[in-house]
Amino acid sequence: MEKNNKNKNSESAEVFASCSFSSLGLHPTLCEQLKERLGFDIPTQVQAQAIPVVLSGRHVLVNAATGTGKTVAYLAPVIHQLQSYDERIQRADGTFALVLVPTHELCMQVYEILQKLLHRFHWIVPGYIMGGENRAKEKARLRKGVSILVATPGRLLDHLKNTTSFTHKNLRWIIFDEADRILELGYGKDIEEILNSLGTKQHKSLNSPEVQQQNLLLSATLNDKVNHLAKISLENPVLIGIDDKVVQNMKYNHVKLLESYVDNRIEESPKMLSTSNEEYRLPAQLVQKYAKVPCGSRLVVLLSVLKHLFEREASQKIVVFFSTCDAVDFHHSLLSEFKWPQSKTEERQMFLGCKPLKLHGNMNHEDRKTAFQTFKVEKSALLLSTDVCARGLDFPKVRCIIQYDSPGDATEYVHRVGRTARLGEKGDSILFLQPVEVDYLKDLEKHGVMLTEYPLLKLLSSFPLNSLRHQVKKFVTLEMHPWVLTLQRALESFISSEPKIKKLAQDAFCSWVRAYTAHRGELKQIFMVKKLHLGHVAKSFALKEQPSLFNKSIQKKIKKRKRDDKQHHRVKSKKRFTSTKS
Ligand SMILES: Nc1ncnc2c1ncn2[C@@H]1O[C@H](COP(=O)(O)OP(=O)(O)OP(=O)(O)O)[C@@H](O)[C@H]1O
Repeated sequence: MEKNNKNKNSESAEVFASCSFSSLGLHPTLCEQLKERLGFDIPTQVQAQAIPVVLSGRHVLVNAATGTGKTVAYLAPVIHQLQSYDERIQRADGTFALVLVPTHELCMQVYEILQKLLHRFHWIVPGYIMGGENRAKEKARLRKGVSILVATPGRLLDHLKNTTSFTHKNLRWIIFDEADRILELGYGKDIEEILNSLGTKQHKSLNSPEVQQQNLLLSATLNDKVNHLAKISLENPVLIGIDDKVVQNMKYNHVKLLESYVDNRIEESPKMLSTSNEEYRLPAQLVQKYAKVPCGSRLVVLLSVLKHLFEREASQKIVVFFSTCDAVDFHHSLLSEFKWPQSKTEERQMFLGCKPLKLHGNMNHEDRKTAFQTFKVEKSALLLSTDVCARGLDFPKVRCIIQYDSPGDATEYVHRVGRTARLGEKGDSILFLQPVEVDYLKDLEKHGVMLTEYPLLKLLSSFPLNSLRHQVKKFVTLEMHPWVLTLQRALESFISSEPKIKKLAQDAFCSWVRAYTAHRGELKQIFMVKKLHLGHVAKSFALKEQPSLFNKSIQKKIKKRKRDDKQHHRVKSKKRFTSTKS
């Protein structure tokens, strides 16, 4: 117990600073709002570092672990400055601060925090614009005037081009939250257009003519995707969140480059941030595991892990990440309807004691909003999602993250697991890998991310097997475990009796294969299409037979990937042969 308290105290010490919000220079009313509306007594480390720098007017690049309080690190100083103008700002003055975010959900989240912080500063008006919302209503809001505007890039550009009443002549701050993700989603061109159209740098503020425009860029993972954006948007920035240890560790190129960057020599550095060896910062208390699962048993193991977690602790929140929207739809329907046990004598119940929620980009805007809000407030819930919820979303008390389908790269891994273990709280993560994919762990290690193996056999043997118990000793592999065989059979017979879910399974199968072929760069050598057994993949969607990949483009892609894999293999063997000879 004492040890637990000690651990908790040391985790809090790492997250929180030993100062107050008012000592950072924030207005007393704002400090009261932070406490009353958000329950924040003292600043986190990143807030303590960033707030004074943002108040000083410098451009800032913030790199801090997920869940360390970056949102308030930029919102609080901006609100402080706006409320301090001698002459109160008015709606007709238009937009002073612009927060750019990659997704709808993050847009809503930042807006909600803004609303709370602005409660006693009624003359500073918050607003948001994003894809999926009613354009006409947004136009009306912009016409009336929004002081701090949260926006997704596509919709912002749309209004910049088409809403003449959108006033931004007083714009003083541009903030890129989850900067690298904005670029990954392909908004690079939009951002350049936005920056051009807003006319950066030569800014004259309404109340204090000498004030320069100030831009802020934030993410838990900075890599070369941010390079260009930083170059075009930041001037002589202060860098926050690169610790001394990393700075001294000169073996990583990007640190040198970052230093030159801080020294305002951006133009001289051809490549400011390297991609391959960034060491990412993860919450220290996060327990990270991987589960090595043969392809055909993936579904059974996923369901078993979820059942185990919810039975161990009925009231908890879990997020499972999938690679495609179709996979989310299929697993959501399955988990909403699959009952257990299959025997006719026992009373059947839902397999999981918890109703699943789903969230992905193909859902309509309203359903997305509802799922997001519900998962936020529920005490016990399971969320099935694509990477749409990997970035920035702050769901309270998420206990475990399961990456059922591997993330694209280490950056995405870091953000996905970052939905748990926030602000010093406990959190677990489990990454599913097939035996042929375990080299992915080496890729994560390169970024300082270390995982240990999840004890799967122990877990599977903990389920009641009744008459089959005597067989447990005989099995040799996970696939032959009686629990796995029984549950797989039950799932397959359930799917074959439910045509609608079967169709979802078939669609999910095709999309999954397509997503597997889409791994890029070095990851292609880990997630090798030629090693996929499509019959086993079908089993992982509880399908007795492999659906035909009638989509020609998938077949073409698979063939091409197989050819590439072979060629790569040939080149490698040739190199090995030559180096053995020499
Ligand atoms: N000073 C504080 N005191 C208490 N709680 C705080 C404080 N600052 C932030 N929080 C809480 O910490 C959680 C994480 O904050 P936030 O979402 O801003 O983190 P983040 O660093 O932006 O994470 P991500 O990188 O995942 O986007 C939120 O629940 C927020 O309410």
